Amino acid sequence: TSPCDRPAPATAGLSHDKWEIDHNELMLLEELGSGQFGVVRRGKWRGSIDVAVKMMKEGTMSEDDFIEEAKVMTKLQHTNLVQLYGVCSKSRPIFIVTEYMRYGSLLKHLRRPEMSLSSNQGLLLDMCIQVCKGMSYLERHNYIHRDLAARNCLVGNENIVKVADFGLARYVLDDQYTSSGGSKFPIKWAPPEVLNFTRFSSKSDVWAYGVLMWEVFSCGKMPYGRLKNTEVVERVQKGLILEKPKACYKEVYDVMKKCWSHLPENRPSFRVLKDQLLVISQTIL
Ligand SMILES: CS(=O)(=O)c1ccc(C(=O)Nc2cccc(-c3cn4ccnc4c(Nc4ccc(C(=O)N5CCOCC5)cc4)n3)c2)cc1
Repeated sequence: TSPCDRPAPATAGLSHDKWEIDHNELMLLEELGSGQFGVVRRGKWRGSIDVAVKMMKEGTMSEDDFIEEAKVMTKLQHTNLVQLYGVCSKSRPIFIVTEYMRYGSLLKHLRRPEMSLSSNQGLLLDMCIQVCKGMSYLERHNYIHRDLAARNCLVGNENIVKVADFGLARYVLDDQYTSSGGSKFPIKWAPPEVLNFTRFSSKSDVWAYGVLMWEVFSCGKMPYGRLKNTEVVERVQKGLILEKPKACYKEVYDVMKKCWSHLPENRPSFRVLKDQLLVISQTIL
């Protein structure tokens, strides 16, 4: 079917190719925090739609490339992906406007005291399965995240978990973040082929997903504790992997270990992972 007779996407009334948002239709509210690109604020769009607005600090992003890519990103739609509504690119700083997730990052959510008390395996596994569903959708669309981690997932009502900022890492200008030797490079979530050749793929996302599962079942602990990045690189090259978190079923840890197969081709796809995790959640929980 031609794009014109497809029903317009359910992204808050956006028509097919309207990724440009008029910033006069945005009302900026409280600050939510700041990340790689600067400050993020909650906002209201067209008076009623809750949004999160990333305000791109000058010089932090390769803007023209991103604006081009935003047209593709707005078409990626799944219940476990934070929806990109559009961009305000006619003025500077650029705004990136997404759906709003009211409970913030999964990492912060995992670190709440009540989380470790309950450490309810069923809830923890359900959060992992939701992330896996979002990543399986990206895998199906040949879209690589490049920075999957609990800090880049967000929590909404009823323990909904969504993957955020997929593909955004490609537009970061800070080479402390982009080069594998840089201080901000996410070494602890990177497989050998990324550490050695920065060779990203859906299978490098699967490695990162294994580390995210470890974060979830460790209630937000830092992987490899206080080890320095150089020490982690050494261990990963030698095939040393993260140990089983205390509150984690052996079957779940077995899935994590498959995500950390040294060779990317030996790691399961997100589609296979999703089926395996669903079986575990239906049998042992
Ligand atoms: C490296 S990368 O992948 O390119 C990349 C990844 C992430 C980022 C980035 O800016 N992340 C980032 C930073 C801050 C907030 C966001 C951020 C983005 N969002 C998108 C949808 N919803 C949110 C949201 N919601 C929040 C955040 C915090 C709270 C919270 O706990 N509060 C209590 C204290 O008062 C305030 C509310 C509540 C909701 N926060 C995203 C930038 C770049």
